[in-house]
Amino acid sequence: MRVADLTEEQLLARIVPELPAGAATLLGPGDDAAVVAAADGRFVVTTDVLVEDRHFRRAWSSGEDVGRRAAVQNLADVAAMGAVPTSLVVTLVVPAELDVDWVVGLARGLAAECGPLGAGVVGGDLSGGPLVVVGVAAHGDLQGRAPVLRSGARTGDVVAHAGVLGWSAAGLASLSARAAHVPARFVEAYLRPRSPLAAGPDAARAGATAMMDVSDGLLKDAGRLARASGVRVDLDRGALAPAADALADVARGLDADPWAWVLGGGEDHGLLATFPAGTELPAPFRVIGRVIGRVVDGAVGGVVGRGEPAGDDEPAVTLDGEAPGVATGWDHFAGRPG
Ligand SMILES: Nc1ncnc2c1ncn2[C@@H]1O[C@H](COP(=O)(O)OP(=O)(O)O)[C@@H](O)[C@H]1O
Ligand SMILES: Cc1ncc(C[n+]2csc(CCOP(=O)(O)OP(=O)(O)O)c2C)c(N)n1
Ligand SMILES: [Mg+2]
Ligand SMILES: [Mg+2]
Ligand SMILES: [Mg+2]
Repeated sequence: MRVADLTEEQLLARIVPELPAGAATLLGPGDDAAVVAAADGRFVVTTDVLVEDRHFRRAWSSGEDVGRRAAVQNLADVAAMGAVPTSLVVTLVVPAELDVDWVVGLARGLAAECGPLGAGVVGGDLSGGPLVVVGVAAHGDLQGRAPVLRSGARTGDVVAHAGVLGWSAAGLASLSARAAHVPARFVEAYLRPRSPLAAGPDAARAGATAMMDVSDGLLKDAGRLARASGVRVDLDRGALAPAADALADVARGLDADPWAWVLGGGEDHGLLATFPAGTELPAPFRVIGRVIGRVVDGAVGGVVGRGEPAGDDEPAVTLDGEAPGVATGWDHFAGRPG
């Protein structure tokens, strides 16, 4: 069996049982970050990698762009736990012929994102290899709060999102199609995603019950949150329509469906969170749906308490009560050549 025969989740299910738990581990693999005990509290740690031609192309992205992206995708995972980033370490693999200025640009990109937050880039590793690979590990301070896990959503909660949806996918599609006249903000959103990082700790303070960043697509990631919480999520097409409308012109020019970008795009690194109904949401969160209980006789049942998890063949996420049918989101292995 090859990895291409599995989904990311299926591959992880083979890896994770082999790994040691560690005496200080409070939360291991499965969430946006792990939670580790320290003598005077606990911190979060997470890692994400960028691989040339998988996550970026050097023809499109400068070293600074890649540095910013490497920082932001990790900072978003820290924020999604409700934590504040403290330090990052960076593993860099570069081909021997790469311009030194590209590498310096990457360092400047990391600094540009981390510096203003007071997070240090405190070390790393260097190696040569056939492609540029940038691996970052980020640590975050929970400031004495409990981490906001993917698994805390409860029936009756509202589902909210902070950030943009589909912009990165629109930018990537535009670059891929060499489209002319694309609004710069979409291409920039792909090259240098902007995550509403401060909204993570704000959400934690406001009582968010679950949270994650959207890296692989709204439907896929909402499905992960729903399954982790043992509930279903129903998204509101009307609440998402402005996001699709914002992409309509670009989509028309590329003969694409803006809804596929909004629901399946990923890499915008917005924050998806659930809050008890009636919570005053911190900016810039907006309600995009609700957490529902099990489906009873085809109707959506508003069961009080913890909803019943979706079965493997049932949608954990619906759109206006119906199976979305489109936009499966990103998986590095299943259904992807090479
Ligand atoms: N090689 C690995 N070994 C152990 N845990 C892993 C590995 N790859 C991913 N994980 C864990 O699996 C979960 C899902 O990973 P991923 O989809 O990359 O998360 P995210 O989208 O938050 O970056 C995370 O909790 C992550 O820590
Ligand atoms: C050249 C190029 N092709 C395709 C994509 C699209 N893409 C690559 S990875 C990915 C999903 C997010 O990356 P991942 O490594 O899964 O991040 P994580 O979920 O671990 O945070 C997407 C949408 C891209 N960014 N660049
Ligand atoms: Mg990851
Ligand atoms: Mg991530
Ligand atoms: Mg992913």
